[in-house]
Amino acid sequence: MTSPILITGAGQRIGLALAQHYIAQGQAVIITYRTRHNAVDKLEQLGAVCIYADFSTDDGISAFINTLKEHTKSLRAVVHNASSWDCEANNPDFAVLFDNMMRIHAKTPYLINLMCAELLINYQQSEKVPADIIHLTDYVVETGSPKHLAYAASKAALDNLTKSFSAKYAPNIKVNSVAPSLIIFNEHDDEQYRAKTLKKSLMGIEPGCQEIINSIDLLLQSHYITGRSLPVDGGRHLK
Ligand SMILES: NC(=O)C1=CN([C@@H]2O[C@H](COP(=O)(O)OP(=O)(O)OC[C@H]3O[C@@H](n4cnc5c(N)ncnc54)[C@H](OP(=O)(O)O)[C@@H]3O)[C@@H](O)[C@H]2O)C=CC1
Ligand SMILES: Nc1nc2c(c(=O)[nH]1)N=C([C@H](O)[C@@H](O)CO)CN2
Repeated sequence: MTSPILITGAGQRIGLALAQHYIAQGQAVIITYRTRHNAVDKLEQLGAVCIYADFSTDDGISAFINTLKEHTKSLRAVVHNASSWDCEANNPDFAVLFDNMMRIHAKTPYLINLMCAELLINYQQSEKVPADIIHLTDYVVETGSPKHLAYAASKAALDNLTKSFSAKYAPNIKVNSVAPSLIIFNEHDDEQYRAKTLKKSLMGIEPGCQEIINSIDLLLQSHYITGRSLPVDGGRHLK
């Protein structure tokens, strides 16, 4: 098997679209899932290696890393996509929320990047081009978020890890962030929220997963971009 791309949290939405895109290109793919959505069965039928992973505990992170290493000795790229968009209004225990946000958005990528670097370096030494780590962060890294304080802080921590890991792993591995604002709504989003959110960017659209696919393809095709954050936000910063 050629060196696979690992995509975390790819049982639905953006991660699923990424997995489907790379499988369609003939690229080997390993995904993690927590909930066994029907889409995971379909990815497996298409040849993806689908590994159960619950990153809500340190043991769950370690168990995944050990299982990953049983499946492959090299990785073309790691896309840290798994995420929980949780907020203070839904969590009276702020300490638990903060720990959960930091664990999924910062600790999980941190540990996987440190414990799996050898797999990425094996790809680089074999192909003589850099491997890639890509962090899915968020536009709110720039601004903070009064309704998602712990979420925004944890994504800012992930953004900072991009800088640190790019310096640590260059030139063998490039490390970049993709920082989206609205890409796709959630099914439960009502019309009022959708209308309000669309007005937050200059482009005023729900762009869909292809925007993230295009951004990640750009970073994977580059041999030079590293330590950077690619904003995919429809000009929200100028509204
Ligand atoms: N959608 C958007 O408009 C935007 C997305 N982003 C970022 O882009 C990325 C993809 O977004 P989107 O597709 O909406 O993501 P989702 O909210 O759909 O979450 C992606 C996956 O993460 C998994 N996950 C959550 N918590 C854990 C955990 N503790 N252990 C293992 N897996 C977990 C979920 O698993 P399960 O299926 O079991 O719930 C889910 O399938 C995220 O990093 C997000 O923050 C940023 C800005 C806007
Ligand atoms: N894990 C997730 N993170 C985020 C989501 C999401 O659905 N899952 N959605 C957003 C919003 O689209 C926001 O960017 C615009 O209101 C942010 N992060």
